[in-house]
Amino acid sequence: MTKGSMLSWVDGANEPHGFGLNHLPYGAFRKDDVTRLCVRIGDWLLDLEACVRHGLLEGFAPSVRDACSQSTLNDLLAAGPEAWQALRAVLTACLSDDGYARTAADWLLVPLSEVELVLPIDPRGYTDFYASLHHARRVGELFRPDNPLLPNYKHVPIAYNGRASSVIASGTSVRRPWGQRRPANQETQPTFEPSAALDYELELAFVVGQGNALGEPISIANAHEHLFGVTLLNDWSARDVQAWEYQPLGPFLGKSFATSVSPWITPMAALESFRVAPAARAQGDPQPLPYLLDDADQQHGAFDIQVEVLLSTEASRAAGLAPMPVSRGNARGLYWTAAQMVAHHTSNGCNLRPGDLLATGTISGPERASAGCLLELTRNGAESIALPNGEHRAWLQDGDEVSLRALCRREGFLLIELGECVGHISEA
Ligand SMILES: O=C(O)/C=C/C(=O)CC(=O)CC(=O)O
Ligand SMILES: [Ca+2]
Ligand SMILES: [Mg+2]
Repeated sequence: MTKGSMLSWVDGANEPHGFGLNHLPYGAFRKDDVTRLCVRIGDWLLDLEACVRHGLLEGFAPSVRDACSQSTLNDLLAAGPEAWQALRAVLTACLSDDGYARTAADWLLVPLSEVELVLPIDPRGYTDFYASLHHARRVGELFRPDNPLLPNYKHVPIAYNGRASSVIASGTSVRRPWGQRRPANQETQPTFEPSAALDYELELAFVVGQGNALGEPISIANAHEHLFGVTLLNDWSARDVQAWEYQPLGPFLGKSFATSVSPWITPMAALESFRVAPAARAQGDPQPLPYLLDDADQQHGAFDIQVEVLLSTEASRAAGLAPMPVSRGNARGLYWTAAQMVAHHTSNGCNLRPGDLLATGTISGPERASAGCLLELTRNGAESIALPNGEHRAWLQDGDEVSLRALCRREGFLLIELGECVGHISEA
């Protein structure tokens, strides 16, 4: 018997598509000019505001019912893990066979095909970590050949403060940014023009639930109480702009023009069966400092999530081709865990707030085929990659569409598919 194989009465919900009763990701949809929160099951949305109106959430505090009637998840995120657990239990019961919502299905369920999905959170902070050692090493070899892996890497979960205002929902097009650049090793004057080295970065982002008060760090043991869910994130990067601007203060305009996220947030509770031990530290690697070390985190602080990048181009779409696979990896190989990111981020007293995004950084594996960005795949544009339809790419061209996908698949457990994160490049 497959664990967690509870069935749902919702039409099509029990097919192995990754959006079954075991998943129930949160999102927000627009229909008839109104934005509402929902959870997804199969190709249907369970409207949370309608659940409140029809009395399905009567057992909850008015503040939780109110949070479910908002147009973003921020209030629900602030409500904390007990409220999330209780809500997930009630929504699961409503949707399971013999669930009492069945009689009210017409009022509660909306077909996915009839709505526009919008960003379900209003992120006020976006931090981007650098948790893949393989990514750090390969980018280091290209940007800093004398010193590829900086000596702090295995002690400090390195990150930069990203830009929250330009976080956009999957499907929103991304305009090629203009920027200042100067070719490497040339003492010429910089120019200001559209980026000629536009790239994607395959990442996961953890969504902060309840925050912490300024001055009060979150211990690594408590970190998971502050994480609500996970989503796919594309940290679009203009590599020419980045290479010229990033020293000494780090990425700025090379990355702040857009960051796409999936419209679906998978609750951490849905991923419990996919927790695994973090990638083993290599012999000789330093032990993290005590504030970054926790037994439970060392045993199952990482997530077995298969991730994939696909590309479609104007030509491939005209030929009727499906998006073409570019690379494939797994988040379980990251050097730093989500709990270590939370503990480190708040270790100086910095406050996290509901809806903040803590992104993993580019997820790259040891082989080049699992590199999560073109910078690595093409060695900074020096070698273009061949696409299955015969086209080549060193960097993204106008009309290209990048799709990030992620699957949790494990013998004996029901599949979970994270919501896709798509972005289409439009001209500068
Ligand atoms: O190594 C560098 O100088 C820059 C690296 C990045 O561009 C990556 C960054 O955004 C963090 C990450 O995605 O891992
Ligand atoms: Ca990044
Ligand atoms: Mg970005």
